[in-house]
Amino acid sequence: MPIHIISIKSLDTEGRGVGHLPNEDGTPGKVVFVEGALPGETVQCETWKRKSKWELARTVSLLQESPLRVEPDCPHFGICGGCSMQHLDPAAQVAIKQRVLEDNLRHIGKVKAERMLRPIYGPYWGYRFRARLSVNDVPKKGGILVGFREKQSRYVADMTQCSVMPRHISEMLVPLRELIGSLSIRQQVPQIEVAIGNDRDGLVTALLLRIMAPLTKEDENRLKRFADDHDIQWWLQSKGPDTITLFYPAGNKLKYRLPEFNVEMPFKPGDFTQVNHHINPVLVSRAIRLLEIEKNDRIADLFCGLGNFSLPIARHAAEVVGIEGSEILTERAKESALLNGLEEKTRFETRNLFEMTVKDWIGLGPFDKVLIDPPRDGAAAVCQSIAELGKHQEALRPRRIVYVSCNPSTLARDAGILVTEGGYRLHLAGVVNMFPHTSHVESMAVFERMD
Ligand SMILES: C[S@@+](CC[C@H](N)C(=O)[O-])C[C@H]1O[C@@H](n2cnc3c(N)ncnc32)[C@H](O)[C@@H]1O
Ligand code: SF4
Repeated sequence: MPIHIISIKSLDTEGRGVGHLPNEDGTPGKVVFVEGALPGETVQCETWKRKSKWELARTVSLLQESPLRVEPDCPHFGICGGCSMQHLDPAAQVAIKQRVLEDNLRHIGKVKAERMLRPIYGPYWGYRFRARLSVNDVPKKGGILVGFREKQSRYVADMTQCSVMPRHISEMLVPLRELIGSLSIRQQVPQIEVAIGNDRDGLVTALLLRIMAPLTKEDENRLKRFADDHDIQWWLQSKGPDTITLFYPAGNKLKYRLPEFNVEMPFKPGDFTQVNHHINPVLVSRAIRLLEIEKNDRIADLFCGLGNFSLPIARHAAEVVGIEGSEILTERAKESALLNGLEEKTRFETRNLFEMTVKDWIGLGPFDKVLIDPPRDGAAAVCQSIAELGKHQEALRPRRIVYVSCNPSTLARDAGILVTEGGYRLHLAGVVNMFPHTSHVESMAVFERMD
C-alpha cells in the first residue's frame, strides 16, 4: 500500500487525524483519515484501505509533532478499541469534543447555542464503573482473553490491565482470565459485565457472567472462591435479561447513591446506569439547576431509566413523571421511589418514546419542564411531537427542555426540530467529559420556549 506525507488539519470523531492527499496542481484532494496522527502534525503514513472518496491510513513516523501529543498511559492503546485519544492532552480532547458538538449543531441542526456551557470535567483515569467485556478462547495467545474488542475488529484485545477502569478491576483482568480458563464451560462464556455500585461502606463490585451451559459443582466452587478472594458478587445470566440472578454471595447490596439529593437506587448488573460515577452526580446537579425547578413544577423525565434524574428532581418539584421503554427499569424506578419516600411525587410508566405523538402528550397533561436523556438514536418523535403541540394546544408546550445527549448528531437533528419547527430557542449547550480518551461525546443543551 502507498506511503504518503500528510499534514493533519483536524481530528475526526474516531480520534483519527484528517488530512488531504495533494492533487496534481497542489490543491487539497482526497481525504485521508490517519490513525495515530494529531492536528498540526506532519506524518508519514501508510494507506490500509482505499475508497474512491477517502483512504484510511496508519502513522508510520512523525515528521512534525504536535505540542499536545502525550504519552498514552495504557500499553494496549492503539490495539484495544476502548480508547482512541490517549495520545492527546486530555484538556485538548475536551476542546475537540466541544468543536464536534458546535459543528454538528451548525451543520445538521442549522442552529447555534446562544451561549456555550463550561465543560464538566471529572477524573481522566479509573472512571469507568460499568463495562461489557468479551471473552474468547484463543490458544495461540495463551488461552482465555477477557477484554474489549480490538479496534475495527471482532477479536478480543489481549488486555492485562486497563487505565480507564477502576484499579481493582484492572488488577482483576488477569485472574479473571485464569478463572474462566479453569471452568469446564470455558467455551460457553461469551461475556462478563462489570457493574459497580457505591454503598455507604464503599464500592460494591458485581460481575455478571453470561453462561450458555450449566455450571458444574466444581465451577461453582471456583466462582465462589474467586468472589471471596476479590470481594465481588457473582451474577449469572443464562438467557434474556429476565434470567439475571444473583449467584454468590447472598444478599444484593448493589446500589448507587446520590448523597446530595439523599437518594439511593438499587440496581442489577445489566441495568442501564451512567458509566462515570464521578461525573453522574455533577450531571444530575447541573440538569436540575438548568431546569430552573420551581416547587409547583410538574416535570417529565423522558428515557428515565432507573430514575437517575427523576428521583433527585422529585426532591425539588411538585411532581415528576418518568417514562422509559424498559419495563424492568420502570419497575426498579418505582421501587426506588418507595425506598426514598418519593412515591407520592413520582409516577413511572413504560412507553416506546420513539413513537411519541401529540395525542400522548395531551393524555399525559401539561408539563412545565421536560428532561430528555435518550439513547444514541436521539428523541426525534419526542421533539417532533413537542413541536406539533404548539399548533394544537399551545398551553401544553413545556417552557423549558433540558436535553442530555450521548450523540451530538442526533442532538443536533432534534435541536433543529425544536428551533425551526417548535418555536424554541437553543439557549445553552456544552460538553460533559463523561468518557475521557474515547471518541464518545456527551453533551447537554437547554431549550427555552419563545412566547
Ligand atoms: C441514556 S439512557 C438514560 C437513562 C437515565 N436517564 C439515566 O440517567 O440513567 C437511555 C434510556 O432510554 C431507554 N430507551 C431506549 N429506547 C427507548 C424507547 N424507544 N422508548 C423509551 N425508552 C427507551 C433505555 O432503556 C435507557 O434507559
Ligand atoms: S479501554 Fe482500557 S485497555 Fe483499552 S485502551 Fe483504553 S485504557 Fe487501555
